[in-house]
Parts: sequence; C-alpha cells; structure tokens
Amino acid sequence: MTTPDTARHTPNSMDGNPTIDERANHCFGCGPANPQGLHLAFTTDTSNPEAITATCHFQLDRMHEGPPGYIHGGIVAALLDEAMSKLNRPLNVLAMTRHMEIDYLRPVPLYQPLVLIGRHLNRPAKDGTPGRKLFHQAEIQHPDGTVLARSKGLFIAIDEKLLFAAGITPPEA
Ligand SMILES: CCCCCCCC(=O)SCCNC(=O)CCNC(=O)[C@H](O)C(C)(C)COP(=O)(O)OP(=O)(O)OC[C@H]1O[C@@H](n2cnc3c(N)ncnc32)[C@H](O)[C@@H]1OP(=O)(O)O
Repeated sequence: MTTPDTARHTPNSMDGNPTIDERANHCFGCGPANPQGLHLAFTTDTSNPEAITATCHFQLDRMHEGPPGYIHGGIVAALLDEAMSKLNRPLNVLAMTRHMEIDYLRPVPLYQPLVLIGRHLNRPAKDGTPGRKLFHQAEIQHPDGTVLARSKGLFIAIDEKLLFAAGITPPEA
C-alpha cells in the first residue's frame, strides 16, 4: 500500500499555530522549501515610500518552457504576480491578488539572466485612512533594458482576523 507523502508539503512543524512566513515556505514563487518552486529572491527598496520597488535577478531552464526556448506564459504571469505581491509587506499589509492584466510584449527567453521588477503605484485612501486596494505594476526586463512583459495588478488587503481564524499568525516584523 502506498500513502501520499503529505509531510513533503505540510511538515509537522507547520502544525499548531504557524506564522504566514512558515506557510509561505512552500510558495511556488519564493518559498525556499518548495522543491519545484521558482526560488525567487527579491531585494526591496523603500527609500522612496511613494514608489517602493522589489527586484529579483533570475534565470529559468526547460522545466518552465512554453514555446521552444522561451518561458511558458503561465510562468510569466506567476513571475509578475510574485514581483507585485512582494510590495505588500514593505507597505505593512497582507494582501492577495484580485485582478491582474499582462502585456506579453516579447517572448521571454530561457537560459538568460533576466530582471524582474515590481513597483508600487498607489493605495487610494478611503474615509481618510489607507484603503484596502493596492495597485502595483511589474516588468520582466532583458539586461539591456528591453521590457519583455509587463503587468498591472490590484491587490486586496486581507483582514488579519481572518488569518487568526484560520490558525495562522501574521509575519514577524
Ligand atoms: C496572504 C499572503 C498571500 C501571498 C499571495 C501572493 C499573491 C497571490 O498569488 S495570491 C493568489 C491569487 N489570488 C487569490 O487567490 C485571491 C482570490 N480572491 C479572493 O480571495 C477574494 O476575491 C479577495 C479576498 C481578494 C477579495 O475579496 P472581496 O473582499 O470580496 O473583494 P471584492 O469585493 O470582490 O473586490 C474588492 C474590490 O476590488 C474591486 N475590483 C474587483 N475587480 C476589479 C477590477 N478588475 N478592476 C478594478 N477594481 C476591481 C471591487 O469592485 C471591490 O471594490 P469595492 O471594495 O470598492 O467594492
């Protein structure tokens, strides 16, 4: 008899009251514990609070191929989504993607070092306080600066009470 290796995806250490960081260890985009993940590592720049950025240098191989020699369009979307989502923590919010649109401008090549950049656009206030809608954008660039793909995204801040109800605590500061 065979049984699914559930521990590979949900180790015992996650039982009890895991933090969102522990949960995110298996994030397909950035989780270090996901053996099939993209393992993206970002650097955030908050020096201009009006235009926070998250930057990642990456290179993919045939595991993520779509058109021969190029990255699959769904993976391009995942890359852009990840870059935009990385802007939420510097803004001190937990948020999920509600809507995103993508311009696939050029095929995105495999086996080449590329740059992924997310930029915070704005967070409209509601009733004088920061609203729950966050607007971000992201680009995948060739090192020569050519933009290969571009996205705009709407993220919705998640009420932390919902996380507590699910047994998950917010990230460490
Ligand atoms: C917690 C850490 C997670 C890290 C995640 C990394 C990024 C991800 O990939 S997240 C995974 C993909 N995303 C998801 O699975 C989210 C699934 N969706 C949901 O759970 C819900 O829709 C959720 C929680 C985002 C929002 O739900 P809900 O609060 O009901 O929002 P909803 O009312 O539908 O829409 C919110 C607002 O956006 C507006 N809106 C919706 N679509 C659009 C659009 N295309 N353009 C402009 N505005 C829009 C709505 O009109 C609404 O506005 P208002 O508040 O003024 O009425």
